[in-house]
Amino acid sequence: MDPILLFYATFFPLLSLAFLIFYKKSNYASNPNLPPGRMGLPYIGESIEYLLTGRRGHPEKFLKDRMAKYSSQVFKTSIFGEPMAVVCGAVGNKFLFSNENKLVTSWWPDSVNKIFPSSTQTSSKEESIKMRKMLPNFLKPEALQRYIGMMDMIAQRHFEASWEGKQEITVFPLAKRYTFWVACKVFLSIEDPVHVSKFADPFNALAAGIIAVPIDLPGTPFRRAINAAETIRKELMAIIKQRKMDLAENKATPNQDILSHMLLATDEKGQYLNELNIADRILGLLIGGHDTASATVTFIVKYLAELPNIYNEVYKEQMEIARSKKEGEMLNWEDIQKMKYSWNVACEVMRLAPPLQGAFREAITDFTFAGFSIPKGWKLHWNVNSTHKNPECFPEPEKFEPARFEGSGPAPYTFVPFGGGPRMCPGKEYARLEILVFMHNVIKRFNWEKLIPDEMIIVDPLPMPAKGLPVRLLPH
Ligand code: HEM
Repeated sequence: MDPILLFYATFFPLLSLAFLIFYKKSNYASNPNLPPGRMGLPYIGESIEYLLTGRRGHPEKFLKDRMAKYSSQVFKTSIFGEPMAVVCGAVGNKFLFSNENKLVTSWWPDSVNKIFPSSTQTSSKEESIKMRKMLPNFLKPEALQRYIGMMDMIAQRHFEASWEGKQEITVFPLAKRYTFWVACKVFLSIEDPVHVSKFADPFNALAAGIIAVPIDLPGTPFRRAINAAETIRKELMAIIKQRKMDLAENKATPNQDILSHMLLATDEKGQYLNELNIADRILGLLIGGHDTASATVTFIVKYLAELPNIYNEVYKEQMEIARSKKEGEMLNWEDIQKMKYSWNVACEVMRLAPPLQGAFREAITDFTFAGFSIPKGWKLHWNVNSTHKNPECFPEPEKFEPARFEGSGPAPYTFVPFGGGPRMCPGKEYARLEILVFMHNVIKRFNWEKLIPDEMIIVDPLPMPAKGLPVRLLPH
């Protein structure tokens, strides 16, 4: 054997083994009561298994295997280069959601932090906290009611432009176009489709780089995402400056969109919010709200194609609302309240195909959970599938059953597509409105059938049908 080859063949496995033993020892020696589990290879940990099971269409497999092997309450792993405790079940969800800023705080992988440098870097920390506290005010149901007609108007224009007159369409890219158009209108009063699609380009680069390998070199998806975020931030700052002038000259109105609302809002000391913070928050909302809601409406179309009985019930509910409207009258808050069955269907879709798999926290102090030690600095992960697909929380979990959401609905902390506690998704109500407006508009116009009967679902990082869900449209 070539001596150099021999050197590499023996040296590398030995070095890796030594590193692995040292790594494991140092972890266990300092704290023997860590949760059961496997830390995987140094640095890489179990990231590959975590990401690959999703690509193979089984995002819950990583979790299920380890819950069965180690513990149904908590297990340890290492993902994104960090030691991590994965807390499971309703008890785990409740524990993390109720200990925000007491035992844990929000944490995102490095790639996310680098693309979205927190507001602490662009403005003061206090400003950022102030904005986070005020965000729910801009997105609460009372504030959003006035935007339902706007969402309906955009939905109608979207269906006229992209669905009507076509025999076959691919749902996912169109769903993205719809949610982005709605966001541009409701947040920024941008409604011209040409402007909207120009603005959408950097968002596509951004989405492609968020969970990419964080290598910041020219030409990498990660670098492209950083540049895209910078481009969008600049454009948002220009929009904000122009809006301030328009408001001062009464060319814009205080209630016309969320941007005006934010610019005119004051804190308890009567101070206005910082412009950079507003730009960052709008960027966060555009990102947070865009792909999640489009994944949901795509899966609604998928399940309605597969389940004609459910389709018929949604159709009945929506047509009753449609028939009660005068010619040209837009949807309003009362109509949304009548869409109870449709929302149960949307919830069942989010239970089975949750847009986000969960989120992360960091331990801000040493503590114990389920009898195991979680050291300060460790990361924690809660994952929707530990309850959504658990027969103890949802009997026959694979069955599509909207009735689960009737009455008082699922047990607390079991249905968590939006998270829970103080960090629960602030866009939940906004998402509910745009999803229901979409359901109303699509079912009023069409029936449909899938063109690929067994299209695979991938999770990258959001779930989506591998080919984007092509369907044949069948007008009523
Ligand atoms: C079906 C649609 C959606 C789902 C399933 C969803 C789910 C989630 C989840 C699971 C989190 C993380 C919570 C945690 O850290 O524990 C989150 C955070 C967030 N979401 Fe949503 N979301 C959706 C739509 C939206 C929309 C439409 C917006 C904006 C209008 C939005 C804005 C945000 C923001 C800004 C955060 C970060 C909050 C923070 O860090 O405090 N989301 N969302």
